[in-house]
Amino acid sequence: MTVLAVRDLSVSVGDTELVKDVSLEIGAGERVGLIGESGSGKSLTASAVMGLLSEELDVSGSVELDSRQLLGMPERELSRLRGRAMSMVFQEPMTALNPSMQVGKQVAEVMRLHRTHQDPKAAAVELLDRVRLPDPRRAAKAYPHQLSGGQRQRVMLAIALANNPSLLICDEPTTALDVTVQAQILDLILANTRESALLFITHDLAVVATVCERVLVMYDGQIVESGMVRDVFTAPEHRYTQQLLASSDLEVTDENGRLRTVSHD
Ligand SMILES: Nc1ncnc2c1ncn2[C@@H]1O[C@H](COP(=O)(O)OP(=O)(O)OP(=O)(O)O)[C@@H](O)[C@H]1O
Repeated sequence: MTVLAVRDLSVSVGDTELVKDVSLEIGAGERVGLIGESGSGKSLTASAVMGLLSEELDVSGSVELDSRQLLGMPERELSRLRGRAMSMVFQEPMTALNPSMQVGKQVAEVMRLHRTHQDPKAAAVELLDRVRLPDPRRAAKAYPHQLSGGQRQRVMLAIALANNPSLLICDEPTTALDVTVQAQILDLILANTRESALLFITHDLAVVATVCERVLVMYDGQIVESGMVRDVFTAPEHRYTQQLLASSDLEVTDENGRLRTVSHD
C-alpha cells in the first residue's frame, strides 16, 4: 500500500529551481534512503513533503499522503497531520525541543494535541521506555539540557513515534552522535518503523546500507538514480553515484562478494 506518493515536485526561489521534478513513492513498511551531496535538495524535498517550506519558496507538483493531496492544503489541516500521520526527526534535537519544558510533557503534548491517548502522561513514560531511555519515569521530568545528545534524540524519536505515523522522515538523525550511540538510535528507528513508510536522509552510505532497502540519489535538485540498495551500491549507473561510492569508505561487499547489509527479517 502506497503511503507517500510524490510527483514532479519542484521547489524554486525566484527563477532558480532548487528541486526539479522529483518523483518518489514509499509503501507501508518500506525504508527508503535519500542520499546526495550537501546542497543537492534533500532537506528541501523533505520540508516540501511536511509542508514546512519557508514562504519565499515556490512549490509545485503533487504530494499525496495516504491518498490525500498535501500541496495546497490549508495550514490548519496540515498541522493536524504533522505529528500524527507524518512526523520528522532532525539532526539537532536541541533546536526542535522546548528548552524550558520537561521532556515527558513534550512527549505527552503531541498526544494531547491529537487526542490519541486516554492518559498521555502515562503513555509518555511508556514511550520513553520504548526508546530505551534509562529510568523513564525520572527522565520524563528532565529538561532537555539535562540529557545527553543521544538521549535527546531518543526523546525526539518518542515524540515522532507517539501517534504511530504512516510516514516518518529522518533528516540526518544520527550525524551529530558518536558511533555507538548512532548504532543504537538506528536500531531503535528500525525496530519502531516496521509498519510506517520511512524516508531516511543521510550522507552516510553505510547507514543507508544498514537501514534501507531502496535508495534515491539526488544531484543538483534531481533524482539521478534509484533502485534497491544492493543494486545501486554494487553496480551504480550514474557517474555521480559512482563517484559517491568511490569516495566513501563503505565496503559494499563482503569476502563472498555479497552486499553488506543487516538482515531486515
Ligand atoms: N530558503 C531558501 N532560499 C534560497 N535557497 C535555499 C533556501 N533553502 C535552501 N536553499 C538552497 O537550496 C539548495 C538545497 O538545499 P537543501 O537544504 O535541500 O540541501 P541538502 O541536500 O539537504 O543539503 P545538506 O546535506 O547540506 O543538508 C541549497 O543550495 C540551498 O542553499
